[in-house]
Amino acid sequence: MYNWLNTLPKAELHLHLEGSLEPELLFSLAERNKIALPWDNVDALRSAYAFGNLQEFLDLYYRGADVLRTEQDFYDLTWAYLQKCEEQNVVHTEPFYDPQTHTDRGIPFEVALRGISDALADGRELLGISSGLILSFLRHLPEEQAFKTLEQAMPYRDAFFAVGLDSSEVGHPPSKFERVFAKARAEGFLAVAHAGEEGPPEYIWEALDLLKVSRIDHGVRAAEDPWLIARLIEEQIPLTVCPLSNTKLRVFDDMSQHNILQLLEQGVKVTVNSDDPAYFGGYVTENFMALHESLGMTEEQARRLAQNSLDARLV
Ligand SMILES: Nc1ncnc2[nH]cnc12
Ligand SMILES: [Zn+2]
Repeated sequence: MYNWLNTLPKAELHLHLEGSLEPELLFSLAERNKIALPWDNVDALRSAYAFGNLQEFLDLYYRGADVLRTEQDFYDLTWAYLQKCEEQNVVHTEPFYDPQTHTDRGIPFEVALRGISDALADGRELLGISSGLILSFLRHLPEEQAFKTLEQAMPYRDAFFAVGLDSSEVGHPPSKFERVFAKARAEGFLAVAHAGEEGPPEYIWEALDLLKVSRIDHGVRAAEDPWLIARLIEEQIPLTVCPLSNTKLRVFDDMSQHNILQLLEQGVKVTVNSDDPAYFGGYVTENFMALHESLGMTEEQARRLAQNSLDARLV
């Protein structure tokens, strides 16, 4: 089944480039940039990858991202991810990155963007992988700082097709970012947002009605609200679901409890994605494989999930 799933053509629509930083690359970038790490080796770092919730993961994710300093570092990170895409027949990808994670520690906006954009361009030319980049705002920071980030992006307008919203969800509802999303949409960006990962169904309503998103990232808590499920089906709004992430971050205690196949059978346009594969134990194929092993996902369901990912592309 693994090989069959691996060769199935698919798109990835929920992937944080900073979350694709494998421990081996993290250590080699730390050495290249002469940064001391609190872990003795790759195995010690990997054993720290046990999380009780989203925040515990985010604390380590931001710590790990600190080794990314130069344009070459961002190129290497993105290129390593694209090689995984090639291995797993991900023919199209729409990754996020968080500019504020880097500008807030003194890395100029264009350093990260150039490295990432050059790698994505090489991915198109050398690997035939089409892509579009999403600028994601950090929701634990004030809206004012998201405005500033959007302003920094404007000279590079064509490098992005959409804005997104990630980081600590609970206590930071989409409504906090209504004005900056309106500005981004007026500038021609599409919108997506993480909602209903740890946060309640109300955050999904807000993402749809206030941020006017084209897709919901995660969205698994929509299942608690039948009116919301009806709307997602009626409007065929895609959910970018990340099964291994959801179990690693305890959104579901066990993969056998995951609701993605129930949502699929109800008619919700769900897709399978890896979120932060270096931290959660697998890329897209491993996510599909987990659904087969724990939920009995059939080949026919896998084909529909893969087709949904191709249909839910925004570029
Ligand atoms: N799963 C996730 N949820 C929110 N913010 C994130 N940033 C990286 N991964 C994330
Ligand atoms: Zn995410």
